[in-house]
Amino acid sequence: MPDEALQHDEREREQQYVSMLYDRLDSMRDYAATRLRKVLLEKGGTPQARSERESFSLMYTEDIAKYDAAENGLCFGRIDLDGQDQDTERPDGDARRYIGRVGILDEANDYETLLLDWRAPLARPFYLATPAAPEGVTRRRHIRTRSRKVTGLGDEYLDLATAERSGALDGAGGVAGESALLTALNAARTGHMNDIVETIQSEQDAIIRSEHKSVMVVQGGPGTGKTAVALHRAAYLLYTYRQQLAKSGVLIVGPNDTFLDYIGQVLPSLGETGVLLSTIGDLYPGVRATHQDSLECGEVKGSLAMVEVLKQAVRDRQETPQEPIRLRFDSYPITLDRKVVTRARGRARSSRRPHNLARPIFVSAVIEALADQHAARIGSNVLGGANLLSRDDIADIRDEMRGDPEVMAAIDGLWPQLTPQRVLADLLGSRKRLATAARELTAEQRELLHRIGVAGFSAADAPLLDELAELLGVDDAAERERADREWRAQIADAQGALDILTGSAPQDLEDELDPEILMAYDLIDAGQLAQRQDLRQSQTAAERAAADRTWTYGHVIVDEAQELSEMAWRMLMRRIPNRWMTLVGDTAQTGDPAGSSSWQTVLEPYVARRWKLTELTVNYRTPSEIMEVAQDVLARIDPGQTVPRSVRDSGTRPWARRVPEGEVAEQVRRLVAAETGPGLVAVLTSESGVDEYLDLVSDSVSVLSVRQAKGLEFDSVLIVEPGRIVDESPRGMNDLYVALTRATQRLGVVHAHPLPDGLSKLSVLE
Ligand SMILES: Nc1ncnc2c1ncn2[C@@H]1O[C@H](COP(=O)(O)OP(=O)(O)OP(=O)(O)O)[C@@H](O)[C@H]1O
Repeated sequence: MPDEALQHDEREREQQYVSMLYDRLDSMRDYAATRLRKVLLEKGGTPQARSERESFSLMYTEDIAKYDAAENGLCFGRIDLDGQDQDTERPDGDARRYIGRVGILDEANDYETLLLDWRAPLARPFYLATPAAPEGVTRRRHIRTRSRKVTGLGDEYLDLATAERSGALDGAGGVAGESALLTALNAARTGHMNDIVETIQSEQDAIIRSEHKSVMVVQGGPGTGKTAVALHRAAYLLYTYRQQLAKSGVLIVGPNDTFLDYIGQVLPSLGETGVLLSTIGDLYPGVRATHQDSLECGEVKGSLAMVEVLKQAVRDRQETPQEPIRLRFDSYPITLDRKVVTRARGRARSSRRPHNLARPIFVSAVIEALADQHAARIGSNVLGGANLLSRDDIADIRDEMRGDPEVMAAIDGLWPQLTPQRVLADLLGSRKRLATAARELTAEQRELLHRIGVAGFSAADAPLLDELAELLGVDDAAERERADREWRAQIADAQGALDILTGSAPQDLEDELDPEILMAYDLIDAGQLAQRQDLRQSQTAAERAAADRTWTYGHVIVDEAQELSEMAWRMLMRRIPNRWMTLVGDTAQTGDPAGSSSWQTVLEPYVARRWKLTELTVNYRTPSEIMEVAQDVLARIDPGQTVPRSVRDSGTRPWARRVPEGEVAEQVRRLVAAETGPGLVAVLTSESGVDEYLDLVSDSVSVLSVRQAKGLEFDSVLIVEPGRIVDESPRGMNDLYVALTRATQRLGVVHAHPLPDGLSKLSVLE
């Protein structure tokens, strides 16, 4: 049979299998939808029944989302195995496994696997097998589909005998796999990141499935798939450690909202909902970053020196009066003087509790001193000099003083109950407070911190608020009392349910006591039952975590981790005491002056040297012609580093065009208008240049500063006045490096001012 006919038959066979998988997917979706409808229609019942319904409805909703997300490219691969490692033995003697976006089992046939979830251990050879280490795989097949139709097959033979048998010895090996990758890489960009489950490469797979249980740093140049790997690792971990992570959740931190939006679609398509995506600026619950600091101000706020500044700012709120405070209590004068307050403050401070939690100690000590003062006075006035007041009398006086608004207002003024927001706003808004709290900073740094007429907070403030929350402590007595009350009510409900259960048992069973019911009663006491209900809340772990500052996650992933300041690291580490983290980044791309250029320096205080470095070395985004230019810029950032190897060439040289000063804007407009192909265009400028081009923004054109473009990619990139980008920041060369490496196809530079160093390899256009 001619080759084409063979191909056609083979494709037909795969089509039948793929259609069967889609039928199963439809049934799974229908089943979940029917169950969900039923659950939603049910009403009333015990609190336990309600809570069970909520968790079922969440489960079915998640299932439906997972099946919907698997619709495109449900099954994308197949591996054929040699005789020793047979999994799905076929009548024709082959053993094969199909790989896809979700797992599908054959319920009618002993739960045999019809489709393997890409994260399952048995799917791993699909990503790892090479001719040198075939792992039992004889053939790897990429199955391309569109709208449930098989549109193409790509075979890679990993052993000679199978290749020969299939009549494919003409160099097909290796090429098909690569072509699946190249097809993915050459596709026009859509503005949202796609998953890479079909073409994960082996160095990436090793990171995604790494069993390392402490901090793992993934260092890699631009376009090496760090973000992709981080997201797939989140999906893999949630799949493999579902029990553990579904409760605690996974936190993914990204550099800005545009970026989170860009990657936000990838996770649902990987089928995961237990993940919270956040920027550092939004990690402090209840506060969103609405204000942007200058780079210099952000640098001061991000530095470790702020720990002492904030400690001092809180101490400064624990005041002693300059002059004695004269009050009246029960129509007698009492005096709150420096000595009383200093002693009370000493007692409260030596408790080493956070400010708000030490406050009751301060209050008690002051009240004690004032009550003694008052007792002595009424003792001498009313009782003729003899101190005849009993302990109970003095206790009564203390209680009354605690209820006296004048006394309590005076105490509040000296040791107020404080929120982080208030302390920070007061500190940043007052030169006087800054002068005392930030003595260790220079006058220039203090001036950078000082703000006038600014409401709201910046991204760099979030770690400061978090630090303050630690220093202040939350006086949650009222909240605890409320939770206690709820807990008791839940126990009462649960007890009621158990009473009905045991009360009905003897009647139902007449004289015969069912040992199972007795066991249920023995094993589940009301407390445990209530606790179980408590866990079945309708919110996902991610939703609950987002609202809770003290939440500790099961795993934390940080993208563009090089950008985090020292203060941001402190905030993040509080959320992950087990230190199971994946940090991806590139120290050559650090743009924030508060960011870091050394992983060891960042991690030393938290895990000493107990962290693992892994590297990604292949660039899947940027063509080699652009990376040649970027190499020269990288050499100026760090002469010891080389750019990652590009997986493809574009055939087009990046260029620069110099125009007179007044013509830059017009030139940019003309070039953007000339971009007619599919895909995305980005105009990248200095921070101050963005406004000039905002009118160009459309579905396919973005206008961004380099900071905003971090982590993103576009088919075509136009950099405007790179000299300005470099001059604008102390890490300007890093910013230029980031800007150069955003394009998947074409790069051009328009400028009136001289080009910065390192761009001599650009072709000069007249
Ligand atoms: N194995 C792969 N198969 C297909 N596409 C891939 C693969 N690995 C990476 N890519 C693609 O390469 C591009 C760059 O990946 P990604 O954004 O994750 O890189 P990065 O290392 O985070 O880059 P940067 O540091 O510049 O932000 C993306 O379009 C991604 O989908």
